[in-house]
Amino acid sequence: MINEFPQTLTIAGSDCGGGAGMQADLKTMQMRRVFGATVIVAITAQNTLGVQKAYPLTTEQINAQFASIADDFRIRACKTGMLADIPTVQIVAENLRRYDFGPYVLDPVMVAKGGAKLLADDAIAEVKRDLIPLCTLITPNLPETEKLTGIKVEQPEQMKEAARQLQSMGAKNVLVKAGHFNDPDYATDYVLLADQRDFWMKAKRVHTKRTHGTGDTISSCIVAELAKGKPIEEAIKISKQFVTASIANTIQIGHGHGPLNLWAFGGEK
Ligand SMILES: Nc1ncnc2c1ncn2[C@@H]1O[C@H](COP(=O)(O)OP(=O)(O)O)[C@@H](O)[C@H]1O
Ligand SMILES: Cc1ncc(COP(=O)(O)OP(=O)(O)O)c(N)n1
Repeated sequence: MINEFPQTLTIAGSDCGGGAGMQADLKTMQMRRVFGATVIVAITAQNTLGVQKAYPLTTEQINAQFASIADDFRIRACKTGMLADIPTVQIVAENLRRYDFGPYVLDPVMVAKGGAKLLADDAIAEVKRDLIPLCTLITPNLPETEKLTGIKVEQPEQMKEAARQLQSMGAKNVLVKAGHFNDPDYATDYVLLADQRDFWMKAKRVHTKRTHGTGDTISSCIVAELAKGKPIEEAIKISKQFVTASIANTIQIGHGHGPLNLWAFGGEK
């Protein structure tokens, strides 16, 4: 039904501290004026100082959530975030093949800023084999790009090379994020679209340690824009502006890598 309010889905881990994971996704979706639903695949006990505990949910618990969402909602776009381990990646892939949730943004979350592993090393092969071919857009940061492609990224040219490789692995569109890039002045992401057009997105680097949830924020904003019918290029560009404003206008929460200010950019624009 064309007039239905845009509905989105995040398939992710819970961050009880509210700065990353499904909490960051839902808050971003709310700011971008779409309805957000969740399939929670793991519960983490974490705060701005790090991840203290992580508990994956069972495949039965994950399946039940997918069925409830699919039975009642018309999801127009979805994303995955933290996927914990091999059984979780497999059950999520199975459900993404079973149900049509529209364009799928794969944020291949591997390690939290504090260093905690959010994806088991042996699950990376599963992400490559089962999830990359399903996704509309993949949004790796630099360490994730290196793990997925085996390419050491130290120069902008290697971001391009890695993006091409991710496309050859089955990702339709690629956004290589540069938060971890060794440039003191700018955070310049690279985008390679399905039709082979490409572009750089340059923003002033903000010198702050309050960057908890940056990856979740940009990927869930893209999901929200896609659900509203924006073309992928526009969805990505709006989301870069959204995350940049959220990093630049800090709020003081916690004692470590604090969360972003998701009010900074404003809502629907
Ligand atoms: N200090 C910063 N200043 C400005 N933009 C940043 C900063 N850190 C990250 N970004 C931007 O935030 C987005 C998320 O990137 P990144 O931090 O690399 O992801 P992740 O959280 O997955 O590690 C990207 O658009 C990146 O360029
Ligand atoms: C439950 C959960 N999911 C994802 C992350 C990582 O989020 P990200 O946006 O990459 O931000 P950082 O943690 O790297 O700051 C997480 N921490 N927890």
